[in-house]
Amino acid sequence: MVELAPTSVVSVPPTPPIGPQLLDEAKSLVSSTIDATRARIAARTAPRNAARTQPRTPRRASAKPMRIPAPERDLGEAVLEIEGLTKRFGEQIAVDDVALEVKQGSFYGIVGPNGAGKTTTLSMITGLLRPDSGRVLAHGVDVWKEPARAKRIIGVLPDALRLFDRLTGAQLLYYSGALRGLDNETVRTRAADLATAFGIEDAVDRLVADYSAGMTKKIALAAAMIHSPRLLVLDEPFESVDPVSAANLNEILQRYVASGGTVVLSSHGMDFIQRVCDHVAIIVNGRVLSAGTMDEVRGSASLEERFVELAGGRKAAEGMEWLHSFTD
Ligand SMILES: Nc1ncnc2c1ncn2[C@@H]1O[C@H](COP(=O)(O)OP(=O)(O)OP(=O)(O)O)[C@@H](O)[C@H]1O
Repeated sequence: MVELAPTSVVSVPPTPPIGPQLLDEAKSLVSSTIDATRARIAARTAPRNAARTQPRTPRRASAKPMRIPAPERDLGEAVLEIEGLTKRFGEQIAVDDVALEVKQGSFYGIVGPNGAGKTTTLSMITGLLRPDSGRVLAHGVDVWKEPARAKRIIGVLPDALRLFDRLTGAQLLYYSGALRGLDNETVRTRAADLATAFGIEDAVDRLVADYSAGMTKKIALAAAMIHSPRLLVLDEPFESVDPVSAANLNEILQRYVASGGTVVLSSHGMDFIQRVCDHVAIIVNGRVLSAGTMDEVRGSASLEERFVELAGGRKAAEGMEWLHSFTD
């Protein structure tokens, strides 16, 4: 876990950028946002509820992750260029000269063992943690030289979910949209769309502090997407999310990349990454040991086998006989 630097996105920084005036404005407008959200949800769910009284027709299995194969898509120019990225914490080199290139339309997975440097890398890519050296360009914009421009391009789901959790879900979405300069009507429309897409429409007027871990992840993802960024950088987006919601989220992300967006995400779910991502990088001890298309990286093995091989193999569970002695 890294210590995240202040940000003006959705994390709670040491000096929160939210001012009393903006908060008051958000609160005064949020009731109309919620009303509008409810009205849209009611309008959408009415036909669906009516349909539930009809005999069910077979539908596509929603829990099966889908992937639109990369070669069938038009992968564009490099939208994320990382050069020589390095970060030390005292003697510890967390990220060691990492270089990666991510092309537009990619669904790019970053995997690595615990402590490999994934979160540190993603935090430096998104302007949350200042690198010791190296450069990050997002759509040609230097993230550390032009942070305001870069943050319009990037949507971020940070690992440490430090949200304004004393806001309701609707308030948080409103705040995230307003912070990105969206007008009221656009925020209302998008908040309603996102709440429906993530299946949290019934929770938008509850405090985020009262959400479950999975719901918190969903509202944070919605907040990361509300300004329709060109690039989404998501640290473990599927963690704590139930399988059906994960399949829905995957579908949202697959459609997003199919229409020209780019996703970079980290995860420990090898099987899931292999099925949903078209590109992958394996990071071990802060270094990229393999990167490329999924097929290039895994070769004839599974991604998990390749990962275990590069990460140093499994440790034999020896010397733990005491655990089987049941001392009570
Ligand atoms: N703020 C910090 N201070 C000191 N060391 C840190 C800090 N943040 C991260 N580290 C160290 O940097 C290394 C990389 O950590 P990082 O959180 O990036 O790994 P990770 O790959 O995301 O791990 P995980 O899969 O467990 O989330 C680890 O050794 C970690 O202990």
